[in-house]
Amino acid sequence: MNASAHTRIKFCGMTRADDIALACELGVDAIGLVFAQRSSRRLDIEQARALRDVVADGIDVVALFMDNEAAYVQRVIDEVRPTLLQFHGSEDEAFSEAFGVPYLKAVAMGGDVATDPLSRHARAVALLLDSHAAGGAGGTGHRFDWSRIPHDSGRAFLLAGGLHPDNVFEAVNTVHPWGVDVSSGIESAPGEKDTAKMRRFVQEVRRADSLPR
Ligand SMILES: O=C(O)c1ccccc1N[C@@H]1O[C@H](COP(=O)(O)O)[C@@H](O)[C@H]1O
Repeated sequence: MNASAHTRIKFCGMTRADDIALACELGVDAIGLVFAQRSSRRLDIEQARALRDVVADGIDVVALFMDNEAAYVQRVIDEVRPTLLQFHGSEDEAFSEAFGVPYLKAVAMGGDVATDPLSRHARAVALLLDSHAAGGAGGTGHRFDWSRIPHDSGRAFLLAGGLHPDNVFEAVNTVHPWGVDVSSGIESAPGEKDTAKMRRFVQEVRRADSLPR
């Protein structure tokens, strides 16, 4: 008999302490704090430090960047102490690895997709497949065509883009990702997470995990 799956869950774009406390209670694996310039969920370092202190031990704190300057990334590392970095822009492998902190790399699955989208950033902990086109930002609430995900790449990936409580069961059951990442699908307004949606999202992932594979 197969041991039941554990799909990792990352709640991204967290801006409120109460939302983070509930996410930890619900047993998510990672909390995302956004430092991308163009995001409505962007935090300054002081806000992020305060929120970081709410995250329970053992849950990853992910600092999300999108073409931020190296000096700024380093400041966030020093002051916020993320356990993972997430690069959502045009950061190359040399840039992403230079900080010595494990990282996730976003891959654009909207627009023209490279023939082998999962082949780069071999040392990333996982790739994050999101629905934006190359050069675009994430957190859009749109999903991409999951049939574009190459089979048998051997890479761990997080599925992102347009996930919400009503489609995440189907997503996990169809794609079998290493993890799922959600921002707008559990919100009532940008950055403001919705208690009921957070709860139901986790329940639906665990329901999919309980099915035989
Ligand atoms: O969340 C943002 O504001 C953001 C800004 C810039 C780059 C990435 C961003 N978020 C990431 O996008 C995915 C998908 O978001 P959604 O669930 O479709 O709203 C999200 O999980 C973040 O990792």
